[in-house]
Amino acid sequence: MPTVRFQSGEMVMGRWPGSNLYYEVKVLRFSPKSQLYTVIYKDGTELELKDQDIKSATGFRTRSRSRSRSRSPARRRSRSRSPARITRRSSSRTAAVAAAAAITESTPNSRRDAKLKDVLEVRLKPLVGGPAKPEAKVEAEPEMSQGRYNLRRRKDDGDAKAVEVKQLQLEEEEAKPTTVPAATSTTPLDFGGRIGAYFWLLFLPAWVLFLLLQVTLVDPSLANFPPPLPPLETLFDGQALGIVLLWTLFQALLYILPVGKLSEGMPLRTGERLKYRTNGFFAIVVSAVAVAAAVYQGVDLTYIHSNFLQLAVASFLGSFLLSVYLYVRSRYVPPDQLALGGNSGNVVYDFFKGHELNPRIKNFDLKFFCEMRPGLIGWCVINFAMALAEMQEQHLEAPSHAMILVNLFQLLYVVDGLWNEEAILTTMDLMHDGFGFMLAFGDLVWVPFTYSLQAYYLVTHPNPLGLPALIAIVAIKLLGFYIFRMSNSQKNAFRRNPSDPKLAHLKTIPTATGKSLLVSGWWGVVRHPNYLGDLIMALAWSLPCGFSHLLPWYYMIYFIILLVHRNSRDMSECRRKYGSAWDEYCQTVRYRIIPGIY
Ligand SMILES: NC(=O)C1=CN([C@@H]2O[C@H](COP(=O)(O)OP(=O)(O)OC[C@H]3O[C@@H](n4cnc5c(N)ncnc54)[C@H](OP(=O)(O)O)[C@@H]3O)[C@@H](O)[C@H]2O)C=CC1
Ligand SMILES: CC(C)=CCC[C@@H](C)[C@H]1CC=C2C3=C(CC[C@@]21C)[C@@]1(C)CC[C@H](O)C(C)(C)[C@@H]1CC3
Repeated sequence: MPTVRFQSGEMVMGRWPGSNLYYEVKVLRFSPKSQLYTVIYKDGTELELKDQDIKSATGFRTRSRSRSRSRSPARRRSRSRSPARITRRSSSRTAAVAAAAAITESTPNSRRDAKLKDVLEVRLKPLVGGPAKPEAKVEAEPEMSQGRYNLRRRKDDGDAKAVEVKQLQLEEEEAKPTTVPAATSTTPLDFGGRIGAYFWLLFLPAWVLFLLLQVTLVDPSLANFPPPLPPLETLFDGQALGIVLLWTLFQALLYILPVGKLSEGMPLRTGERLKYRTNGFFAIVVSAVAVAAAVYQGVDLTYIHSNFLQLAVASFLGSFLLSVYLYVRSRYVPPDQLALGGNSGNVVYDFFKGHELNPRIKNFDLKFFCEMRPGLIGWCVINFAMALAEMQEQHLEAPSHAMILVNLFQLLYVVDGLWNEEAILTTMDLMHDGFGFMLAFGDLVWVPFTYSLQAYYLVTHPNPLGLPALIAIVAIKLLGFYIFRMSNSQKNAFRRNPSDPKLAHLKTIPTATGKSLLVSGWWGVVRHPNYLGDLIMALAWSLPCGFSHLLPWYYMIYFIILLVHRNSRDMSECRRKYGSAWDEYCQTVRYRIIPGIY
């Protein structure tokens, strides 16, 4: 068993991929399974390095400024090439090799050629769910190992953050194992940190309760705070709990049926790719048939409307128990199966944020299942039940136009998500986030019971729509859907096969992780075109409910907050992963979600 020479938090010298240059890096962690150290460079790039590519800082001697200046390779700036230059995509060369080569091309002459020329093996694997890259074997050009080196990009590369790198000389002495600093979490905490986690844990369920109590009122308003609380014992109902359990089991059964494609997820830190049964479309079709058969058999679906609160409470209990299970099991899994966040050491924060990346019971992926099945399909069933309840309440022979629009729009959203289920495997939740209370509650309670509020609202708040309004709302929905689908599919196709001939016209930025960033097409318009499309669709979901109350606009308001926060979370994550390449992308694509505005 090899010894772990370097500890988390230790400052060491890490070899830059494809060169003999050593830079000061901080050790983030060591994976016993892959035997790789995750280190962070000063420009924010994180890489996994082998033990032999790391030297103890004591193995280096810093040359004095006066001695090294005259020979400083940093002065030969015309030669240095940023790994983050925008390129047209080349199918023959991997981005990883291109990025590495870009750096090694910088210094063709060296006095120590013979001594230092070697074959360098560096695993250019993304830290969090990047594409599978075989070990990139880069023949390193001889490199100056003394003098002043700089990873600063050329002037023409814009004003991204410059990175000063120490002038260093490698001493041919064996690095000694160093003392062990306490292993601490290096990932910044989201959601207001530990205090924030307490707050969200209490606030989110309370907010759902607030919304569900409001929507039953004739005049729902924020001014009705606190809303009239029903007696606590009426909130829990055994039958509602049974229905929620049966529904979840039914969806689980459909999920495990050997029907549909087995799709591969993005590569994990270990290089492994998990398989997912992507039969979501099949699941919603069977569910629709089952619900239709139940209605035909006389099952009264308006039960959902009249017992909405009880069903939500039952789902909350389920999501809470699931989160407890997830937290407990996350304490026993190997470190390389954990997400980067959620390891604060604080029980409440870790419980809330989630720690294990892909909790599975055999092949049953809990995160994927919860995100795509019971809540999402349940949301459509709830909407349908609201349409029936509206007909009953308002003595209609058919649902109102507004109700039909809300039902169809949201059904299209869900069906599209399930039809393109594979695309979820390249989203933030699946690739980066641990599975804990936030997602479990979000998937099983928040989505079905708050995303259906527009339909619920329309049951008792009719809003007749004229033809022009109908046409305008449909046009808005279609525009949003087009942007949403096209941009999500473009990114998904690119992440799955960067050499896809259909994407050959797009410009990309290579990054040191081996992945590239799209910088033209949809992803060249704004940094999150998919969020823009989603927001336009959200507008179309609220418009049918009119402007009499704020409640049906709640989704739109919440969604703006969610996506702005998600965008900033994603930006810091990408900055961490891609370093200066990300800055380059942000320089080129200036707006985050709305072109020219934000
Ligand atoms: N209805 C709802 O409640 C919600 C809906 N959504 C929707 O879900 C979808 C997925 O959203 P989400 O997971 O947040 O984010 P994205 O699908 O946008 O994924 C972000 C990731 O995409 C990759 N990426 C970013 N920029 C580029 C680029 N220029 N070129 C190539 N890859 C890039 C990065 O991952 P990497 O480089 O590692 O591949 C980044 O981490 C969206 O359409 C969103 O609107 C999201 C949240 C809630
Ligand atoms: C306030 C709170 C508890 C937030 C948790 C966030 C979750 C509700 C959302 C995080 C990402 C989501 C996605 C969808 C639903 C909402 C959650 C779970 C999604 C499945 C909806 C359907 C889309 O087509 C989608 C597949 C793109 C989407 C993926 C992200």
